Amino acid sequence: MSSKEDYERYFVPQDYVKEWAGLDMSFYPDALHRLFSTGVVKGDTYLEYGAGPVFHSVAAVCPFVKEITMAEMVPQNRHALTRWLDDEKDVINWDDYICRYVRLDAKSTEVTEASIDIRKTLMRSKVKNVIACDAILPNPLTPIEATFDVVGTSLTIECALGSTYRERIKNASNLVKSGGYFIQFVAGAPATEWRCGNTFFKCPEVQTFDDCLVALNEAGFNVLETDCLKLPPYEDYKYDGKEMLLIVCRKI
Ligand SMILES: C[S@@+](CC[C@H](N)C(=O)[O-])C[C@H]1O[C@@H](n2cnc3c(N)ncnc32)[C@H](O)[C@@H]1O
Repeated sequence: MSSKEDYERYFVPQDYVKEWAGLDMSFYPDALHRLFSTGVVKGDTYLEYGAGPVFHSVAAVCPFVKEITMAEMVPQNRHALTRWLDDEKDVINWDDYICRYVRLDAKSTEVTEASIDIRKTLMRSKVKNVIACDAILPNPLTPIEATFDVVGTSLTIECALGSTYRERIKNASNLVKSGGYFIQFVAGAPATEWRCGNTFFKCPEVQTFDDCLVALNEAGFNVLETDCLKLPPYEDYKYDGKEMLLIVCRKI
């Protein structure tokens, strides 16, 4: 399973969030929050590229940028995103993450319901667009032409089937303004598959840290910093990787 059709048919947003977007997976949004709040990364426009049905990165970055675009291939994920933005009933709940970043920004352990509501309003006002994307296209946002000051992407480029990892990194580079930033959280070797509900999705190509660095270099990025999340073996066998990598780059 890894084609566009497989994702459209078998990717269930609620299952994914339950299994993969709890606070125990805060490494990527925490990194975004640290990078923006310390000024390592800055910009007015932010793209969450391959957002899935997930809002943790938006909760983290929204105070630091003017406009956010969320791009996602799968229609049911875009639907979950727009339903949350429209404040509809029975949507996926992001309060734990919102609380986490409100607390960090306020430098206080006290978080009131009012401050959570203020953050939700901010998130909703900063997200200007939820659009489709396909990582195998030279312009992944086709037919929209756009570049961004900062592009963040988590566990997406390595999941796409249909071209090489290096080509997909070049495609992603086309979305970043010259002098802009690219922050990638990526499944490292030897990951080959991960589970969502009862379905196993493949990572079509396994890449080591060095493979990632070569691809980023070739695509015109300077690497600013890297980090690594070591994972325990999952007893329920939901993922066969041992680590996830964070790579922060600036486009030349
Ligand atoms: C593991 S989920 C990651 C979701 C989210 N970014 C996160 O970190 O939780 C994999 C994502 O890859 C996306 N994906 C798979 N093939 C793709 C492709 N060809 N182009 C763009 N996105 C793709 C799926 O739609 C899905 O959102």
